[in-house]
Formats: sequence, C-alpha cells, structure tokens
Amino acid sequence: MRIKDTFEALKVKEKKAFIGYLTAGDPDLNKTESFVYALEKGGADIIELGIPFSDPLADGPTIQEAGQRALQAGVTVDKILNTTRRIRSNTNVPLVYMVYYNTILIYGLEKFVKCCDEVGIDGIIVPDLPYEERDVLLDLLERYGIDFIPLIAPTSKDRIKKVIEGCSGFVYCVSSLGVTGGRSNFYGDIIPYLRSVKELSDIPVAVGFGISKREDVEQLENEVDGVIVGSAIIRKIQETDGDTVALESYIKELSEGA
Ligand SMILES: O=P(O)(O)OC[C@@H](O)[C@@H](O)c1c[nH]c2ccccc12
Repeated sequence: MRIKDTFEALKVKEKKAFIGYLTAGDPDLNKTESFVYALEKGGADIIELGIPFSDPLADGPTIQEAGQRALQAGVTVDKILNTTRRIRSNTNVPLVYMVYYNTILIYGLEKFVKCCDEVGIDGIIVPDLPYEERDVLLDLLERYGIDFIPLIAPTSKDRIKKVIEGCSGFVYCVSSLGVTGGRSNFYGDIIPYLRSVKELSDIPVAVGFGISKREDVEQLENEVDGVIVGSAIIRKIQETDGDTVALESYIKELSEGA
C-alpha cells in the first residue's frame, strides 16, 4: 500500500505528490537506477518507470527517443525487473510501471503481474489497454496487491466514473489531448475538468502531460493531489549528460520551487 500511504502522509502535511517519470534503460539500466535515487532525493514522492516498447502510441518525440535508446541498448522486461528489484532493496519510494499492453501479453499476463509483485512494483499504468479487456488484468492485479492506475482524458466525460471503478492508487488525468511531451497550452477547460474528476473519484487524482515548469506545477496542483512530469525530466537528463546532482536540484526546483 505504498502509494496509498504516500498520498495519506502528504495530505496530513498539506502537500501534493510530485511524480517523476523515467524511461527504464535510457541510456542504460545502471543510469536509470541512479536517476531513481536522484529523483527521490530531489523530492519525488512516486516514481514512474516506462518500459520501452517499439510502437509507443501514447508517447511524444522525447519519450519515443528515450525508448529507442533503451531498446538499442538491449533493455528487456527481465532486465528491467532485475534492476527494479535492486532499486527496491535500497528505497521504499512507490514505483509504478508504465507499460504497453502488448508487452504484458507477450510476457504473459499472470507471469508479468507476479514478477511485478516479486520485485516490489506498486502500481501499473497501461495506456493501450481497451476498457473492454481490462477485467482479466484488474483481477490479477488485485490478487497480487498491485494498483491499477487508470488514465482519464478530457474527452472521457460520461465514462469517468466507470473507468475509475475498481482502480486504486491514483487516477492519472491527462492534461491535454494527444501524446506526452512539453506543450505550453493545456486543454482549455482544464480546471473544471480536473474538478469534475476529483468529485467523482474516491482515490487521489494526479495530472500529467505537458507539465515542464514550476509555474505549470503551481497552476495545476491546487486542483488535484499530485502532478506528473516526464519529458521535461528526460530532456534535463539529456542536457546535463546524465548528471545526477543537476537532476536532483532540477527535481527540487520543480517540486518545491526555487
Ligand atoms: O512527458 P510528459 O508530457 O511530462 O507526460 C508524462 C508522461 O511522459 C508519463 O507519465 C508517460 C510516459 N509515457 C506515457 C504513456 C501514457 C501515459 C503517460 C505516459
């Protein structure tokens, strides 16, 4: 229950969760491990690890390229699981996999969920899972005590309640239509949209997609329980050539303000 406990502890302190995303294996898994620790030290409350996939339909250019670098470096699900196990032996920070359904199907549904449990994964996000097919996966995750984190889009409207039902951990609200990556304009009615999701959800709500500056974090975090940043972190890692000290202070700046 690491995710639930984290949100509860933050709530007591009247703080919002900062969730940082990394593509596992970019540029290699040892680096990913050191980035996880840097994110945690910088103030990330939850860390999302993306399992690279050859056809990443929800990802914008930054995360697509990160995934390609990881795949080129020979990253596999088994290697990511091993690294996760090592990370888990060193930290209690909640860890979430962002994983395409195809990857899970190829690996084997139950085998994947069982392995996630064994290495200490707390939740999973599956961007391409059709609603109609999710029951099998949800049952397995529940059996192994792993949270299924649903994705809600500004266009979900009438389906929001239905999509959230049976999920745990937190709800992932996508800030705008399209793919991941930094853009400066969120969905026009973002505030009412976030409020409507908050109202319908009895688990915490976080918002992500296109958040790249401290101002974005400040603009959105009042409405929800957490914010998620991905592409901007990957870009910072690229710019600083993987310097973990620079990464840590960047996360500090984003999560707390300079
Ligand atoms: O990169 P951004 O715009 O900061 O958005 C977070 C996002 O990258 C991360 O959560 C993520 C990476 N790949 C995804 C696929 C679907 C949903 C979410 C994701």
